[in-house]
Amino acid sequence: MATFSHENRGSSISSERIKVAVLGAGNMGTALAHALAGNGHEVVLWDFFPEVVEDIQNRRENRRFLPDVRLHEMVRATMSAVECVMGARLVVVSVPSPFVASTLGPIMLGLENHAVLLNVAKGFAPGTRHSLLSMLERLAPTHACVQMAGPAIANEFARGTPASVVLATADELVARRVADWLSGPCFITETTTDVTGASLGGILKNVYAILLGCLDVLGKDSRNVEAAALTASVREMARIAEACGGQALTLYGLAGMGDLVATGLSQDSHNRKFGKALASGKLTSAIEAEIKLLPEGARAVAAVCALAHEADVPAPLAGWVRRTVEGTPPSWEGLLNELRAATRAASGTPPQPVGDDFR
Ligand SMILES: NC(=O)C1=CN([C@@H]2O[C@H](COP(=O)(O)OP(=O)(O)OC[C@H]3O[C@@H](n4cnc5c(N)ncnc54)[C@H](O)[C@@H]3O)[C@@H](O)[C@H]2O)C=CC1
Ligand SMILES: O=C(CO)COP(=O)(O)O
Repeated sequence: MATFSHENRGSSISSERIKVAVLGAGNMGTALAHALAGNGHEVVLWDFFPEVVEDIQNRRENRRFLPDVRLHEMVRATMSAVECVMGARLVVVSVPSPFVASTLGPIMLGLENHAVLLNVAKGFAPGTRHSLLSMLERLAPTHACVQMAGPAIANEFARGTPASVVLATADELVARRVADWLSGPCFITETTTDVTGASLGGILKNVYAILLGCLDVLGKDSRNVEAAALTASVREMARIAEACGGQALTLYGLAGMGDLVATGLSQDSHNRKFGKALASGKLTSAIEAEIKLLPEGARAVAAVCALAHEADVPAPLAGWVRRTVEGTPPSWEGLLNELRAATRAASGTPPQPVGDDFR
């Protein structure tokens, strides 16, 4: 059984200065680049959209994905992904899950031999029920791959309030090295070897953040119901993760509960905003036409329900989110019914691991 370890590194900045490549100058990638440059690292950002790269280079700002933040002078942007990763000790993968494979494919030969890959995207490998980290490991078999989990709303830590994040990988020493590079004013770090639990925490919380967004619109401004929904969501998450071979403790920590609190309650969260739009009467297709890219939770919910079903874990709340995403109009009474079912399920026997459906 893997062990779970904590290490609170306060705000001391890593003494080692490295070159960091960040693939994806979206909201998260840009904020991370800014934070890592603040730690003294040389950071090169790549983005799919040339106008985003130009904006960063010419104005020191990313008006599309992280407006109103003047980027650190040690952040440079490039349109060449190969140039971005050249000489980098740490390569941060920060594009949404559908683009991870197409972004990494062309740069594999340009990676430094000892480069560590840090995935911050929180989704399944597209079309599968496997983690993005396992996909990264297949794409880059000779490189150490690490998953970041935990509550890290980009708009917040980009402005200097710290985020507590979890670095998950089987090799504790690698996790500690990455934690050291990240530790500073913007990040408080923990490490864990429970890669399954941490990866699933990041995927699952998005689904339940959609529910909390719906609740914000459907609810009667009730903290009692909100607390009950949050708690029932975390229990459902823990049971699913445990059935897939993760540790419940991980889900009750930063990677699960912590991230659900931040995502489910933050006005900045893509998933919560999506839930609010659904509960306001919009269909998924209409929201997608507006925002172009659905949040990770909308893409993951069907696979989450399938995982739970196969593991024989009751997941009434995830089921409700799935039906809502698929077009059933969400209602307060319907949500309360599933909350009752989830509360009953939480007093049942804990599930047994079912094998390697998720890894
Ligand atoms: N925004 C946040 O606070 C956090 C986000 N994350 C995760 O980070 C990942 C990225 O999220 P955000 O930065 O928020 O997304 P975003 O919506 O702000 O940015 C979208 C990104 O996708 C890229 N993109 C769009 N089309 C593309 C294509 N065809 N090929 C390659 N790249 C393309 C864009 O260039 C941009 O970098 C997601 O998996 C999310 O769950 C994780 C922690 C916090
Ligand atoms: O993962 C996040 C914070 O930890 C951000 O979630 P959203 O994709 O909902 O914005």
